[in-house]
Amino acid sequence: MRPDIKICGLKTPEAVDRAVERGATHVGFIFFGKSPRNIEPDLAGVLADRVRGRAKIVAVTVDADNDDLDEIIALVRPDILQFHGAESPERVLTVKAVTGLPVMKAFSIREPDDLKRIEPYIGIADRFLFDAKPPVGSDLPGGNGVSFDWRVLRTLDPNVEYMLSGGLNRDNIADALRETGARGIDVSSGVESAPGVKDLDKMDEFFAAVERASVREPVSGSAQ
Ligand SMILES: O=C(O)c1ccccc1N[C@@H]1O[C@H](COP(=O)(O)O)[C@@H](O)[C@H]1O
Repeated sequence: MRPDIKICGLKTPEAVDRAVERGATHVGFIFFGKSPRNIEPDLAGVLADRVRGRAKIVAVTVDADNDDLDEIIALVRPDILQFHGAESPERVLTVKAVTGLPVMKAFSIREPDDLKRIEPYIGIADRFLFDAKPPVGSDLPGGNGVSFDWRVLRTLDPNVEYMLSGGLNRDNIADALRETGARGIDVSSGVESAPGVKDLDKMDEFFAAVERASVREPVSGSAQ
């Protein structure tokens, strides 16, 4: 089955349009000043309006305070909040209660024990996002274009809803899907020509690679 596909870090109408034309189910906007993908909420709102209703609008924040979240929500009207910082379960619950929006909580993963950190969020976060640990010295908690060892997810409860992210690209997405069976994938750097610059050809190639991988997927457990 084709996974949900989130293209993250969009900043131009061309990139937003192409992502959705090619079948992105989610488009992500980054609100984090240190990121080359950072976008002002008013521009993100204009871009979101181009595809509203055709793809879920995801606002990515990192330990954002209430004022920043209020501004983003007012101007962007996201469908989902992605929390990519150290937001506590209590913070997730409070934001969900106040805003009425679902929250996808990101975790950085290197080894099986890292998965234990999701436990307090089960039943609170609406979906998880598994990303690699940032390289030493990186200013970014995500968007570093690095992968983790997907075999770590073998121990995960199959009922846990998550998106796989971290260093995905046209060359490794088939292996990633084969190894994890992820029902959602998220890519940023892997469809860029330079940090923060989306490459429409790379985006096309990524979608094509997902299609090929989804067609080849074995029908496990089926008699046919
Ligand atoms: O992309 C960023 O700059 C970013 C900044 C702050 C938090 C999250 C960010 N991006 C998220 O990182 C992952 C993986 O990105 P990549 O494909 O490895 O470049 C993805 O979930 C983005 O949403």
